[in-house]
Amino acid sequence: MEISNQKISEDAFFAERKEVLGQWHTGRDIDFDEAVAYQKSIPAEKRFGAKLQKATEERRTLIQPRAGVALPEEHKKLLQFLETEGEADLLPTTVDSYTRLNRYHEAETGIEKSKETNRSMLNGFPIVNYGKTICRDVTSALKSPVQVRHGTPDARLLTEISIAGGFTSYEGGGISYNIPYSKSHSIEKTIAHWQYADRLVGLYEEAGVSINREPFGPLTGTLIPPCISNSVAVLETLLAAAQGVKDITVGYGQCGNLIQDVAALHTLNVLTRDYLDKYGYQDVRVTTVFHQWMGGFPQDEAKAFGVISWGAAAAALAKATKVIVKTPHEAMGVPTKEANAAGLRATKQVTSMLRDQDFRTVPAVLEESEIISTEMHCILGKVEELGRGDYAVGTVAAFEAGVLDIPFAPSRYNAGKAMPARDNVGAVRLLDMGALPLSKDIVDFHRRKLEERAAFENRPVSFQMVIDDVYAIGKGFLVGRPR
Ligand SMILES: CC[C@H]1O[C@@H](n2cnc3c(N)ncnc32)[C@H](O)[C@@H]1O
Repeated sequence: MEISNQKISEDAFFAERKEVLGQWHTGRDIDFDEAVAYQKSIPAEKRFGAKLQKATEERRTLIQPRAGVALPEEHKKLLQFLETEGEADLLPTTVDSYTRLNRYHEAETGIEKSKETNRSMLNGFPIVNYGKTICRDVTSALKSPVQVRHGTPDARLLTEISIAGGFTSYEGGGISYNIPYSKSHSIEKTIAHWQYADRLVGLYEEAGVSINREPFGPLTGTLIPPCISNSVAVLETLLAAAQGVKDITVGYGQCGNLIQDVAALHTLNVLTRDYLDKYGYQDVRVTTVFHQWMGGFPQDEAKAFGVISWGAAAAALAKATKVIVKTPHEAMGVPTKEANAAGLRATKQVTSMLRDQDFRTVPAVLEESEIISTEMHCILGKVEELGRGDYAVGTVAAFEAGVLDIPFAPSRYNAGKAMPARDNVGAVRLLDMGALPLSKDIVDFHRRKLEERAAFENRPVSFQMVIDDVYAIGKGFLVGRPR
């Protein structure tokens, strides 16, 4: 299939829309003009992008959980609990795994089983099966803005129903919701699907309704070097802006070394702005999201709070616009509302205490920022070259060449050659570059940092370091030291 980073024409979009809205019966009562009018009835204080902008002006880091259960009344009560008892500034609706794979028949079964057992038999809220009316009933019952969070390679219908259902922010992208989430969705296909989603957002923007878009920053959430996740975020931002998206939150998943985490989020913010301006998108607003540790968590709840608080501190010191909060039940599965609220309050305590501290200009952070910025320019420059200026074409070619390569991703379209490991202070470095187009200086820097660790641990630089690092946090450490 031919893809390009061109804005989809209205004719082509509305022709495709007929097929999209026919994918499930709830698509049939989606009417664009009616949905625009409904979105316009949502007051500013409930609009996601507006609250993010206000936070930027007030130099606050907002807190947001993930949350989603099968039945509407329970989901509504859960979200109300999280904004009152949890003091959440922003709310989610995490979508269930069946919906993410367009398996709506199985989501239907999950809804029926949840009604029979009065327990949530789905790991999220099945937006497509419920349709716009039930979604509006949920979103209108809350005080805070609500965002749809999921992991859907083909999210076209989900986007339609989410926006018509009163959600004012939408997470995901054609790379970040494919490579880390699926084995065999082609990149061309998911980029095209997400161009549809972003074109729909662009049409709402053109009709006077702003919808915030958030590429999924953490990717596989396992030792992802900042230059890789940041480059993907910039690419998804450029692809979204080309379709008319005007409000974007770029994200990064905590790696654990404070200097590197602050530098990574700051560099992401700066370079996203630079690349948007370079291509004439000065009117696109940029905010940032820091994801608390996305890897394995300790079972012990007190230790889990330690990990949560460390993520809250890094987010606050990086001056992130918002932080996505984990819960003390992370190691067990879907959290109770009480555990979810506790993670939020612990986070709020730390972000409030650290509100007046800014680590972005700490000399060591500036040095690390320089390195990440250089790495990102190497990668993004190669993507541009491979696509001969077209970032959609370049992205597909970059994955084929291993120029974009996401560690531990299940997708068969991902080279899986780039291999990370922590250096002696826990910063994520590259043990194996794969085909990442990094300069010799950068390659030597990574090698040097890993040799420092090898000398300290009196063992050679090896894949065993990667294995030890993957299991370290669950065992209470950052660097996976040899036993
Ligand atoms: C991106 C994956 C993460 O999303 C979180 N998550 C997924 N589903 C739910 C859910 N239904 N409620 C709360 N948190 C959830 C959980 O932290 C998981 O590790």
